[in-house]
Amino acid sequence: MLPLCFQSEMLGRALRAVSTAAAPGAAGGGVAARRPGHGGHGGHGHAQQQRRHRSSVGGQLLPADEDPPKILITGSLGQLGLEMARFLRQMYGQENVLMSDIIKPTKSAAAEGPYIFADILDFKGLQEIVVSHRIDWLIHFSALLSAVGEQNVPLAVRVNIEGVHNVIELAKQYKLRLFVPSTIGSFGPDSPRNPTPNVTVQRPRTIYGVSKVHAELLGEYYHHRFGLDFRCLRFPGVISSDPPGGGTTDYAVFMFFEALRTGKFECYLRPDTRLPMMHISDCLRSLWEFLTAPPELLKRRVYNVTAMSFTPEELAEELRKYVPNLEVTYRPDSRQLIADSWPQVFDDSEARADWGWQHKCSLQQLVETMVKEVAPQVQREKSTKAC
Ligand SMILES: NC(=O)C1=CN([C@@H]2O[C@H](COP(=O)(O)OP(=O)(O)OC[C@H]3O[C@@H](n4cnc5c(N)ncnc54)[C@H](O)[C@@H]3O)[C@@H](O)[C@H]2O)C=CC1
Ligand SMILES: CC(=O)[C@H](N)C(=O)O
Repeated sequence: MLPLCFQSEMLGRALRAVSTAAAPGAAGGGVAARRPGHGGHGGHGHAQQQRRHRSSVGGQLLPADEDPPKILITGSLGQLGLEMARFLRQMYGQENVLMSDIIKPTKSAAAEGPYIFADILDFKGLQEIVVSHRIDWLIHFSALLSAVGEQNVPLAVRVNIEGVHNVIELAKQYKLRLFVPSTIGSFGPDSPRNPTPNVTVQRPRTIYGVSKVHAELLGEYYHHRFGLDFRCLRFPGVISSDPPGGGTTDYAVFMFFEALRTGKFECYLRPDTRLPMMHISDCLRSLWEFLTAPPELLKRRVYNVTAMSFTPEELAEELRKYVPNLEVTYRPDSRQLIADSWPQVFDDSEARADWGWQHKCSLQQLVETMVKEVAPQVQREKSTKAC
């Protein structure tokens, strides 16, 4: 679940969206919901659009006469997908956000709104979904992350590379707006690590990174060659109280659970391994603000975004404010090699300058929020065991 402060912020935004859209003559922002790829800002000058965009801190609201977009999320039962669906359902309505994955949803996830089986490797199946559900926007989350990708390279090639071929071709055929996340993992040991700028050398050493560079380049190519409305953010490690899917940055989630369960945590990275990170609330908001940003503001189709950088040692120190006796030991494994090739500090100044990206959650707030969310989960586990 998202923190309460964030839920009420989203609710407030959704209500503002409704009231702006309902106001007679309201100057709603231009989500080209039914015609992705079109700006939807006819008659307004660039500077005026920019001012309006900035004053709404990114995300654009729907004008009264536009239907909400129909959105398909692939791989939506992973760490980011269900929270993204909740976020977008608050904005655009439960029925307009279709979750999909190849795994069976829990009863509670299925109860939250429409869910459908979709294998990213089945192009015809995807075509059928897009046509029958009249999809406008596609958010493509299916992937094998950095650590699990190294455990099964052939599968990672299929899901991360063939899967991207399928969604890009699908988006071209049906003129969908397409969001594909990339990652700090798209950089490698030859890239500058502190800071890592938006455009620099990218020679990643994991199949995950290679597949993400491939997605970035293919998406940019389809944008320039065919006008595809391709949008891609490179995320840092995302921290939430949902289980992560097998990445290198996952330690930062595990530390909260183990600290609150046992007061002890064995970390698979060295104490001084600095990596860029962000709370899921910032991740979801960046995605939405970028997805709805007027195309005129986008000088490129792939942007770095981040909120902070920290080491395991620094995270543990902050967490000791809540778990004073927390003991962290360090036993680096193969994930250390991956982390050592990734950015330490991510330069997202281009996203901040072009479409107004601003993070809100600091390390202190992230730790406070995570403790508030994880503590009741751990408490429930303990009482279930006691029964
Ligand atoms: N979580 C993070 O820290 C970051 C995530 N990202 C990107 O965001 C996206 C979502 O990440 P997470 O939710 O963390 O990943 P996750 O590993 O938690 O979820 C991925 C989902 O893809 C699904 N999937 C696997 N094979 C599939 C197939 N053949 N067809 C359809 N779905 C399939 C899985 O069942 C799973 O639910 C990924 O593309 C990832 O690269 C980028 C940077 C950071
Ligand atoms: C940063 C990512 O892309 C992901 N969390 C991973 O560690 O693989």
